[in-house]
Amino acid sequence: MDMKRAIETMEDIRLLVDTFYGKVRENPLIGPIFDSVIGDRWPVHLEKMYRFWQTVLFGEHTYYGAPFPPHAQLPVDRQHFDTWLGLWHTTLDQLFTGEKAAEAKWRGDKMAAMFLSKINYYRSRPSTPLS
Ligand code: HEM
Repeated sequence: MDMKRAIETMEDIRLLVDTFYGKVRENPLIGPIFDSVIGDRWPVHLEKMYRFWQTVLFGEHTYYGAPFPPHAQLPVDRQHFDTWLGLWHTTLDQLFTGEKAAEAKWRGDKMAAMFLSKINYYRSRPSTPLS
């Protein structure tokens, strides 16, 4: 039986986020980077990410933050973002179908490209203040 369904409820968002970060933490390339920054604050990070994706996918504005700054100084480059995106797409394909699932992939792609270009920009100009 096909268990895939549309992303419709907060329960779906929590399943998506929990499954994704489960894969992230097991990944040898990016797992240790997340763990070294987040340490024992995983429950807080996951709660924040539920609100982030609720805001993006459902237009319910429960996330009030600045997504980029925590990434500015991370030791990451294209291969880390490619790994992140691979796990994001795999998780979505494993669990969900439909328009919101497609939108989640598209938003992940766009945010990863934007983060990578900002990281590279600041690396090339180390004295430029963050904005
Ligand atoms: C290799 C790629 C990535 C790494 C290693 C990474 C790592 C992290 C870490 C360690 C934090 C937590 C910072 C903290 O709480 O102290 C964080 C927060 C966050 N990440 Fe990422 N991330 C990556 C890619 C992405 C992408 C592509 C997105 C967008 C879809 C994203 C969205 C966010 C958001 C929204 C937060 C919360 C920011 C806030 O504090 O308000 N991340 N990330």
